[in-house]
Amino acid sequence: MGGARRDGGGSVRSAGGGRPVSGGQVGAAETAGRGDDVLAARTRYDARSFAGAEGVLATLCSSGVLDAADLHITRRLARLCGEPVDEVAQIGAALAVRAVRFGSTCLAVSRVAEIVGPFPDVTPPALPAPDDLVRALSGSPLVRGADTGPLRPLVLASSADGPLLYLRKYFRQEQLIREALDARELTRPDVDAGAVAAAVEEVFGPAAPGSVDLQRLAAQMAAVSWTLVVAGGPGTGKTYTVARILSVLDRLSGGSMRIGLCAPTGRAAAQLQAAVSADDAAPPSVRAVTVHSLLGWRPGSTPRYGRGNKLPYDVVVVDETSMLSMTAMSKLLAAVRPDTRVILVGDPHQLASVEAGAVLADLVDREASATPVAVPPGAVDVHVFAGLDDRDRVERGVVTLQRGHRFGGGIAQVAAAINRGDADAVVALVADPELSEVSLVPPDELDGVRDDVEAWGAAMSRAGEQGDAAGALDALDAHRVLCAHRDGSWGVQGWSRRVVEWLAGGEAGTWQGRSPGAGTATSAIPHPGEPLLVTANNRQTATFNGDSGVVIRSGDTLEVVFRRGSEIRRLHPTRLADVVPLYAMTIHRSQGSQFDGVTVVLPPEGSELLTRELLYTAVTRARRHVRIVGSTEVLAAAVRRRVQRASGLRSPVTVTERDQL
Ligand SMILES: Nc1ncnc2c1ncn2[C@@H]1O[C@H](COP(=O)(O)OP(=O)(O)OP(=O)(O)O)[C@@H](O)[C@H]1O
Repeated sequence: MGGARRDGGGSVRSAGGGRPVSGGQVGAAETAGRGDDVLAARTRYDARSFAGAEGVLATLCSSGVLDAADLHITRRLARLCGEPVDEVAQIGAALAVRAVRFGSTCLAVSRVAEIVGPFPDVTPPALPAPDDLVRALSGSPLVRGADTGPLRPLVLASSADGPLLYLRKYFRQEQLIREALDARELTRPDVDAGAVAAAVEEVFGPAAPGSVDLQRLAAQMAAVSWTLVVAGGPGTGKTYTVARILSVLDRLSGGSMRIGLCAPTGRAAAQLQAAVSADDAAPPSVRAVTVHSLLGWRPGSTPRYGRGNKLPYDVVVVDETSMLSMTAMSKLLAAVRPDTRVILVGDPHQLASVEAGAVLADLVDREASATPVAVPPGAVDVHVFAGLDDRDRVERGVVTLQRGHRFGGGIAQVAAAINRGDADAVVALVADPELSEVSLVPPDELDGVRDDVEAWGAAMSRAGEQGDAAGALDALDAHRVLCAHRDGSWGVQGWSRRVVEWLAGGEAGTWQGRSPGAGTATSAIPHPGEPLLVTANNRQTATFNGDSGVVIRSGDTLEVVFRRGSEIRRLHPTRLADVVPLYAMTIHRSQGSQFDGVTVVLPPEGSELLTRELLYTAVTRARRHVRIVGSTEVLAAAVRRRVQRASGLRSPVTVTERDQL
């Protein structure tokens, strides 16, 4: 608790987290649902670790801007330098460590004031001005190196966003990504434009005159680009498009293409596998694995594939790229051959990786360092290409799918307003009686939510008792309560209790609600109709963290059933070690899932955790209907609060010659 832990990539993250702040270059996701007891323990721990901090550093520590890990690492770096490091440079270093802890890859020095903005205890001039920080850091042994040794743990770079301060490891990773992408943009695959047009026509059929088919355009661009980003919201057909892209590329290769298909998590990989297997357009026998498996990368070790041992694929597809950390992206790009096509798929507006980096969002917004090589005429539909608003972006290999194929127009309208940060529009839309798909419910008017929950429980109970696996799974996905927090009465804990009470008193009156305490493994015997959430990956049972299933009767025993694509899997409850009863779940955990109806529970007061990205992710989990429980003020504040992770990937950065890597 409260200390630092090293993840598989060796990055430094605080397990306890500091006080979460959002807006500017900070992120709040890491602190999801920590209880007061955890925070109290952290405070005690930090108080010991902060001993000896003086001046501004002490203020930043005691006010919660910095935590023990930030200070500890800064002191270590300063000690390793072997020369005295002045206080201002130490503050810069500590803020750079903190930036990584909150998901940024660097500290945007010109925006340091935003960090302390939400901390009332830190009054100006507690923090040095950006110019003073840059001056102190440039002359510091942390950046320029000490006379006694080669260690230079920090990198100070210039960018369009002003000076950026990096821990060297993250600068290296970012630089590797930048250089790899730049190099891949210098040429295009040597393909015959006529063959591309013919393969696209075979897969997509003849182009409808005058229509703008972005899925088709994505396939054309995949044929003529080494790197392609396929971005889009839920249900815009990203997976559908990937299956067709693979089919087009396979035709161009004469059927001999080697495909590496991967996703950041076990669950996302399993879902991708199911989706691709179910799509006749995709080449058969493609296997989706995690990015770690693809690279042969075990925790704490060096990946098997890398700079000196390239992956043996002609095309590598990464799904759910928004969840990919910068470390993983840098390892992946180091491992692909220059003549391997890389296709990155995902929704840049969703929550980013829990580790540092928001690589997909950065790549969508990235400015090219050079003019892109012209797209071969004849390979793309010229009238479509010419009429694009974002033609420059498409030329750089970023195609954003727009048309939703899954949910109703109302949800799409609200999601778009959330993405624009237009709080007034969101508030107006949820209050509009004409727009029935999304509504705002005051926290003391929960009758409608209760009706939904009771219908949900009753349908699961009925199907579970009857041993109807498909019916139970349909009922399970008919509704889901999603909370921003894990703990507290407005979190998963409190709402799980509330849901069990409702179920016990409603039509499902015989509900044998077991303790739904979040994070506690089930101890009692499950009952038919009980919804369960898997909390850890298990290769043997092919169940993954975030999967949900239902208990059903099967003769005189019980089974837990899960759905993966069109397949239903059945497991005896004793085979599932890491499951908890599922009555509500965090929005973070719901990523990658879809439900017919969703109830999104906002905390009663503005929570730093509640950001635009979190709200967007929650709302877009629903196919048909969303109820947001909370006040107008909290909703509007959430739309305005943005997690902007600082990074140097969006525009070119320059460093002193000595720092070129
Ligand atoms: N051009 C199309 N014509 C017909 N159906 C389509 C088309 N594009 C997508 N679909 C269908 O729309 C649904 C959603 O598509 P898909 O799953 O590919 O979206 P997605 O963007 O990958 O969604 P998510 O991000 O939620 O996984 C699927 O049933 C898919 O078959």
